[in-house]
Amino acid sequence: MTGSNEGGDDASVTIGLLKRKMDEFAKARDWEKFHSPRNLLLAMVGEVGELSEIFQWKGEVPRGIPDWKEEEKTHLGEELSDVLLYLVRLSDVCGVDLGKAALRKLDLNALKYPLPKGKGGDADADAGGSNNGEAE
Ligand SMILES: Nc1ccn([C@H]2C[C@H](O)[C@@H](COP(=O)(O)OP(=O)(O)OP(=O)(O)O)O2)c(=O)n1
Repeated sequence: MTGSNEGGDDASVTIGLLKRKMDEFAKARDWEKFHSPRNLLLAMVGEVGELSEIFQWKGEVPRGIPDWKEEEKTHLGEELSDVLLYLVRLSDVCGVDLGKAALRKLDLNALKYPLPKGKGGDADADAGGSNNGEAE
């Protein structure tokens, strides 16, 4: 693919950049009226369905998906991106700072699932702290 969006990597592509680009995309097409929270949620769920179809009937797939063809990996990247872009846009139109919310949620997760004994977490000082990552 060629165009103005080449060359990004995980470090340079921020949530803020994706948010701005989705906003420009919608404004340029006068599509803001369609980008309501409910429409965006449904669009995102639709894309999650398309993402699921890629894995449907394949059985368990090893990490790194070594046996997939290049075009299958490209398709996977497209569907993952659709989900991400709608999620970023949904957060934006709901006035949620997604980066901030995600960092806060990571902190909450770490409190809920303390490190097991011997891994350097507070659980080392707390004999009953480890649950091996199982939800309670
Ligand atoms: N009203 C819309 C329609 C599309 N998009 C953007 C966000 C998604 O990244 C992508 C989704 O486009 P399509 O609905 O055409 O879905 P696909 O790209 O998955 O195409 P298809 O469903 O034909 O596989 O385009 C958007 O922001 N707002």
